[in-house]
Amino acid sequence: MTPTAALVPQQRAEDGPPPAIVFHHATLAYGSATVLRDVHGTVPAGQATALVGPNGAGKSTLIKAALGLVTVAAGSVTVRGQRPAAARSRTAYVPQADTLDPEFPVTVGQVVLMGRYRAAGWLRRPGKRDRAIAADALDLVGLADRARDRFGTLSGGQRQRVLLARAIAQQADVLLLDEPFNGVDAVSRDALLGALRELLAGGAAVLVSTHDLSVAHALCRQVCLLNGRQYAFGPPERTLTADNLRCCYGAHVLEVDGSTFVAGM
Ligand SMILES: Nc1ncnc2c1ncn2[C@@H]1O[C@H](COP(=O)(O)OP(=O)(O)OP(=O)(O)O)[C@@H](O)[C@H]1O
Repeated sequence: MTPTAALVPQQRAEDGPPPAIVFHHATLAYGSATVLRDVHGTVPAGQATALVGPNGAGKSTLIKAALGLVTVAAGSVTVRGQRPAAARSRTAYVPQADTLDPEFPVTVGQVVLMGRYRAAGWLRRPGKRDRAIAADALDLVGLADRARDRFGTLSGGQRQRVLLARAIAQQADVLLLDEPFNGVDAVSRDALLGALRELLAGGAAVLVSTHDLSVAHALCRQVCLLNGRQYAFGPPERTLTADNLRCCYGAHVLEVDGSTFVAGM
């Protein structure tokens, strides 16, 4: 066995395309403080994986690990077979919309065009092709008609769609989304789901944190259930069981008419 093969879970030919992200018994820390232990699983190309867990569980930390922004204290994290920091040109990150100042004087179109800066080169003005790619991305999230509006005049859900469009404009093949469905209205939720499904059909790998179990069921082939450590990693029907959720969330799990809900989420 080669040293590299020893680092990653082995893939069988019938498992489909090689994984975009591999967490191999990864333990993550901020300085000397370990916050997440022993995450083990893969995010394949063309599939979405949900990160589910209570507040402070380590969902954002795992996303940051895939960006190479957190110390991997044990095990490994690889993106497209590389260290995450080396794979950043293949990776697009979608933060929560409320992390951006809505008062910042920038139009919707300008925000999406920022997704082209890395490809165009930071010192070059984006060209016609960059503008066309950004326009297509905005169209994919259903906001083509808002390009000239100021970003801050949009609703929270619309701003979240704009940030997804910015990531789409990067043409990355790995998308990392931090709670994009939080506080989002039904129209924007459907628009986000629709755009993500198109990206998945095009072969993108998606890692998305969410408190909304229905999103995990609707979009994701896999769920990583976590709270300081991994509780389960696999298909939603096997991971989001009442027993697993009760273990992971403690007492906050309700069962109503055969459906499982996490109270307060
Ligand atoms: N920069 C940091 N330095 C030290 N500890 C941190 C840092 N960022 C997060 N933590 C800690 O790491 C743990 C996991 O936090 P993280 O933000 O990853 O959780 P989360 O599941 O995304 O939570 P939420 O759902 O509330 O966003 C928490 O205990 C948090 O306090």
